[in-house]
Amino acid sequence: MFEPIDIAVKRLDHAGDLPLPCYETSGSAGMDVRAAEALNIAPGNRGLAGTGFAFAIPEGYEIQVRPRSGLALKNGISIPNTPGTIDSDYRGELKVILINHGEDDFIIERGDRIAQIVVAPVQQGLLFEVADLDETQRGSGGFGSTGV
Ligand SMILES: O=c1ccn([C@H]2C[C@H](O)[C@@H](COP(=O)(O)OP(=O)(O)OP(=O)(O)O)O2)c(=O)[nH]1
Ligand SMILES: [Mg+2]
Repeated sequence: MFEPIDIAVKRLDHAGDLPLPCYETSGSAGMDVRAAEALNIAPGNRGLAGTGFAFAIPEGYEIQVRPRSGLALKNGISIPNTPGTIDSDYRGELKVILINHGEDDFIIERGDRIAQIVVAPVQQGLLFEVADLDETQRGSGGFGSTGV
């Protein structure tokens, strides 16, 4: 049974006009997040946009920050570190790094939806060092080793 998890969110910006990030449709994978301040990103440049919110993600989960396809298609806007990783122990403002691959200045107004955040389970690994690894069919083949 599909059960959303509770995530505490703190409003850092007290003007009160920024809506909480939310799912735009009932089946959306990501909640859209908005810029808390205006920003202008020239072609070829990057910018850091605050969202005005901080989260306490439960242990065992992360938030991934992903681009919006509409902005990518219409304006050439992407996220260079996609998916951005928001750690469960991070209590600072969720910020979005944007890159303008388009031909025009990208003008962001406060309240514009700039990215989407996806809540995902995450497993930590426990490393144990060994002298030899088990053999597999692939071995060390990669980077196109199986052909096109
Ligand atoms: O798009 C992003 C990526 C990261 N963060 C915040 C939350 C995350 O938990 C923290 C650290 O991110 P990351 O581990 O990707 O960056 P780092 O360069 O390794 O920094 P640090 O040394 O602080 O871990 O920065 C954001 O707000 N937005
Ligand atoms: Mg890190």
